[in-house]
Amino acid sequence: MPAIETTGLTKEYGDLDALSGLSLTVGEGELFALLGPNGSGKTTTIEILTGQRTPTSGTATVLGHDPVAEPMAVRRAIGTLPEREDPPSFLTPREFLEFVCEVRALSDPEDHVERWAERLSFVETLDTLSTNLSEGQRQRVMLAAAFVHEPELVFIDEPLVNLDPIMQEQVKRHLADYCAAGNTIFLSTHFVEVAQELCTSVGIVSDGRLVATCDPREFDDGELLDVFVAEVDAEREAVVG
Ligand SMILES: Nc1ncnc2c1ncn2[C@@H]1O[C@H](COP(=O)(O)OP(=O)(O)OP(=O)(O)O)[C@@H](O)[C@H]1O
Repeated sequence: MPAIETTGLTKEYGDLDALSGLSLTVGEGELFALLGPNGSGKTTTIEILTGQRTPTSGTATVLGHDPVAEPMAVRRAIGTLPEREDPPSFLTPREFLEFVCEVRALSDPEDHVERWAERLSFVETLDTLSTNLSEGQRQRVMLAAAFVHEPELVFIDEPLVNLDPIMQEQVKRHLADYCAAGNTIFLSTHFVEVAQELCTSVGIVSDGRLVATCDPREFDDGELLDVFVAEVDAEREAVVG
């Protein structure tokens, strides 16, 4: 069974078609990137798959659950890191992550928090009020919150945006190791080099349609960018023409 399967997903926001019949399959153990330009429907797709938003039509299955009919089952089974989300400013990372552990019904929250703070290099800021953390430091805490219960599927919207190059490398390694252990990651990005370097499978989305899928490991450096630009241009010409 694939980790994720969608068929003909559409989403209308008033007159705007954010998704126009998106069908995709993500196999277990894949590090999958939904790669698309700004406004192509990546966040909308993640919000539907994580049970936060209802599609206008079409179907989806996430770890065997329907995110429309069983949103709680999906949210319990997965981890998710939305774009631009911070820990509460008035809590420390330790307090926030212990709270997340409680929501996830984990025993020994202190151990989980210490382990993830070590893995993502924020032990020294565990007891700093989040309002006093930098953007990149807050993002590491949010990454820990998405992974702390070690779910078999994690969604991440733009995973590397606020991280410095050293931290980016560390997070890339973490994501690759997490999938190598048999888990699945679905990330969205408009950075072609992230998809090319990191992922085992890429879906290119343009104007709410999946226009190509590929294994980026089959491409030389820079080739995925050429494919991306060609596919997005072709789709836009088809819509205009
Ligand atoms: N809540 C909303 N109400 C109305 N329109 C929306 C809403 N959310 C998204 N949209 C519109 O739907 C389209 C797709 O947006 P979405 O955020 O899914 O794209 P995206 O690929 O994630 O973009 P980005 O890379 O810029 O984050 C855009 O035109 C956006 O303006």
